[in-house]
Amino acid sequence: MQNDGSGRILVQNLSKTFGPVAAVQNLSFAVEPGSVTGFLGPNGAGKTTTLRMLLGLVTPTAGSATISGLPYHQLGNPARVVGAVLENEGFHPKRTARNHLRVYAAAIGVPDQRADEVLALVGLAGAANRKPGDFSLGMRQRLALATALLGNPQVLVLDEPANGLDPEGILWLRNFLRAYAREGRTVLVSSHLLSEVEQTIDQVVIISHGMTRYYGSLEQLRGSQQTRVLVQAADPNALVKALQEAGYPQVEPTPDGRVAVAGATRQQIGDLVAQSGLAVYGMEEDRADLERLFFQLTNGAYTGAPMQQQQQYQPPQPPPGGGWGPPQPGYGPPQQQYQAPPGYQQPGPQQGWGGQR
Ligand SMILES: Nc1ncnc2c1ncn2[C@@H]1O[C@H](COP(=O)(O)OP(=O)(O)OP(=O)(O)O)[C@@H](O)[C@H]1O
Repeated sequence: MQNDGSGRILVQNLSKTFGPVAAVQNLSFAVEPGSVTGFLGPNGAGKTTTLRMLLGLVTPTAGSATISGLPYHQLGNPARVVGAVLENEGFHPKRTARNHLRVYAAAIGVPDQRADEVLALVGLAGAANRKPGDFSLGMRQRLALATALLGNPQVLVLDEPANGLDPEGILWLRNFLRAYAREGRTVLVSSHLLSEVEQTIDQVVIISHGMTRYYGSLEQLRGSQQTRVLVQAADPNALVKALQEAGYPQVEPTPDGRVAVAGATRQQIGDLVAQSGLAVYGMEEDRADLERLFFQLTNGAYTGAPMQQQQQYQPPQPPPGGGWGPPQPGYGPPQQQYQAPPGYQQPGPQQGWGGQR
């Protein structure tokens, strides 16, 4: 096998069990060069384990993860191909930022001056002689990123990079990653908060319980949202009946006493109401936001949504047979949204999925 130079990340049927815990279950996705891909899932979904397998730090139980066609350990000088920032990176407390970077530069065979270049790239030029022990969390994140950039890698893999960054830092990171991808490089960023990376990413892989829930473009996910009309009626039951009889099957009462109608415009509902002589006090469009879709896709395991939203929204039940696949039809993206990368066969539940944790 040879490094194909593509910078493409390919994860195929990847699984990892730790004793009784199925941390990652038959995961498959591809990350293409020139794009920023978000790797999203609630805490404990298996993101870090997947990234650690990609980076050769954990041995898969089954399946493979490759970069430019090769497993990490066969990349030759991997730091020149892939730069990574994983959670809880430690720094030598007594070394300055510049010296920390010089040690790493020497280890991967790049000249000393690269240390100052990457410090400038991440906005830490002014802190070159300070020790990371005195840095804020955000500055340590930047220094970790600078370390990952030393080898001028074609691929960047970042685990929860926005943790500890203030809004200005998040904006800076967003611009940095987008510019990096625009140069034709590959960027994979994990997060448990969709809102944190929503404006940074083009593609998204959403996982829950170690399994893929959605894999595709964020644009498609956004476009698949179905707008509902919430109607406040004097007699909600009569309105539900009238709408169903008129051929609108996606009608349901909401917990706050209104009627939610999908697949009909306000005008259509207004005309029907006028014809059937029902009293209606108001109508409002309710566009499902990405956070809610994310919550739905992760089967309610998502912990980042505001409590109020979690209480109001009832996620659908996992599909029969273990929860594989794209979301249920209805208030979410369509079934065909899930696209397997070329060269991988979509598994079925009969192929022995591990149990849910
Ligand atoms: N070395 C390990 N030994 C045993 N269990 C592990 C180990 N590493 C991870 N796990 C378990 O595997 C599951 C997935 O963990 P992982 O850290 O990959 O999730 P995550 O999506 O990255 O979550 P977080 O954002 O909270 O780190 C969890 O149940 C975790 O407890």
